[in-house]
Amino acid sequence: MTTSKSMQVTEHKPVIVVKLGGSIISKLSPRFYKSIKDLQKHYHVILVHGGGPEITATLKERGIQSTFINGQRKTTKDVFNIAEQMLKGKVNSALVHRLNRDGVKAIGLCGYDAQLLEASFIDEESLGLVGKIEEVNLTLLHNLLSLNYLPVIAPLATTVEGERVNVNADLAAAAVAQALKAEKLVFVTDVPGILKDGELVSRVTIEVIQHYIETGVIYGGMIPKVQAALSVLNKDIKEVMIVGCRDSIIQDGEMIGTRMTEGKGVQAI
Ligand SMILES: Nc1ncnc2c1ncn2[C@@H]1O[C@H](COP(=O)(O)OP(=O)(O)O)[C@@H](O)[C@H]1O
Ligand SMILES: CC(=O)N[C@@H](CCC(=O)OP(=O)(O)O)C(=O)O
Repeated sequence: MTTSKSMQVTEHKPVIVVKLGGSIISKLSPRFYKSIKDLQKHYHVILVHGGGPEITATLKERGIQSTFINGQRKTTKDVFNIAEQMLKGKVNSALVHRLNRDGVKAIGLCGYDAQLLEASFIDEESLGLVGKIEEVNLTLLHNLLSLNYLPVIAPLATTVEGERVNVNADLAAAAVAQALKAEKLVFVTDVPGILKDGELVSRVTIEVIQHYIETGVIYGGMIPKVQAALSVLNKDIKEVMIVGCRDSIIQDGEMIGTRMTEGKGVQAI
């Protein structure tokens, strides 16, 4: 279970954690960034980003093999070096630069800055340098949020022994949201939400998600997203959303996509 180094509560605004998928980052419009700035009027906003496609493309260019096991990239030392270059060096700094251009006080971090994210190995033998977040440095995040900074977090972490590890960005976002007791966790990706028979499922409960995984409706990159949702929904977070917006994250006053909530019932609503 994720623990936290400080339980200090941030000032009045609730927290929203927005995870930007590597599949969508290059397609986001100026209006999207503007909407993140608007979101800051009502929420303390934290961005956690991926960069899977950038990592895969660079590994391919360099002729380095890359495989996934249950949605997690098997990470050798060579793979880690590319993941770090892409996540921290390229994607994180581009996002921070883009947000700062719009007047957002974005600050780029990865899990080893000020011991932000501490992880344990998931299974070193089969996955290599891949971690699961165990602890989040809340003091740092609370301090940044209280100064109106917007933390932009790359999903890299260190183990207690000081080893650097690669972390699935969906699961990193969920761990940060859970530790901060965020009001909302939102995954921005390249599909409008969870699709079933080509149609958007606008609302699902935990039971329905499990049924969708078992029956193969949900597969591939959608699996870590819904697993991340499942890992937080029974705790303090009441709602997780998957949205596919490239423009404003809020459309007509709300987020459009799949809303995942606790609760029972086999039918998607
Ligand atoms: N039921 C589903 N509905 C929508 N997308 C799904 C579903 N099952 C699997 N997917 C896949 O999940 C992908 C999103 O995950 P991923 O590619 O990892 O995105 P990101 O980079 O945003 O994390 C979609 O593009 C789609 O191919
Ligand atoms: C361990 C693991 O799988 N790490 C991911 C980190 C990036 C990521 O999750 O990016 P997306 O959100 O774009 O998929 C990877 O190496 O691809």
